[in-house]
Amino acid sequence: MREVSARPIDVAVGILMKPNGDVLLGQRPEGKPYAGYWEFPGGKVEPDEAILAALKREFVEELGVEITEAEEWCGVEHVYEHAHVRLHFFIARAWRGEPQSLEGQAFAWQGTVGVEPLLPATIPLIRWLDALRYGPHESKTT
Ligand SMILES: Nc1nc2c([nH]c(=O)n2[C@H]2C[C@H](O)[C@@H](COP(=O)(O)OP(=O)(O)OP(=O)(O)O)O2)c(=O)[nH]1
Repeated sequence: MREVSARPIDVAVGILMKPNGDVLLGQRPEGKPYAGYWEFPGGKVEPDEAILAALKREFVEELGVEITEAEEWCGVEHVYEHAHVRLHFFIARAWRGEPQSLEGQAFAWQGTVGVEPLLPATIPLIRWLDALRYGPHESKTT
């Protein structure tokens, strides 16, 4: 197996959530690892950049959206064949602007998430997100 860095790369990820609970997902563009897979928008934190600042920057660059309120929700670490990542997920309930596909990516507002395939590290989040949005009818495991 090829060695990837032992030190994880920080990634800021945002879940835009409408008052009805719908969340925004995007499809990874051609040329990136896991092209065609669905993810929550975001990207790598640059050196000396705060995670929240990276989140806001990525949303402006990718979607033309200015996040005005975001709370850190959870962290997930995952080792891919291309990288070892530490994902910082934020829930954003307030923003300015309508999402636009500035990098040519597809995106979709989803209630129950039905787009596939999802990035492997994001799959477990969907159940936690459903418990958050629709109540703890299904038990939340950690
Ligand atoms: N944005 C995002 N990235 C995720 C999620 N789940 C997950 O495993 N990742 C991983 C995939 C990538 O290895 C990493 C994000 O890096 P990226 O390559 O998309 O970031 P970037 O836009 O800054 O990339 P770059 O082209 O500028 O290098 O995090 C997710 O839900 N959203």
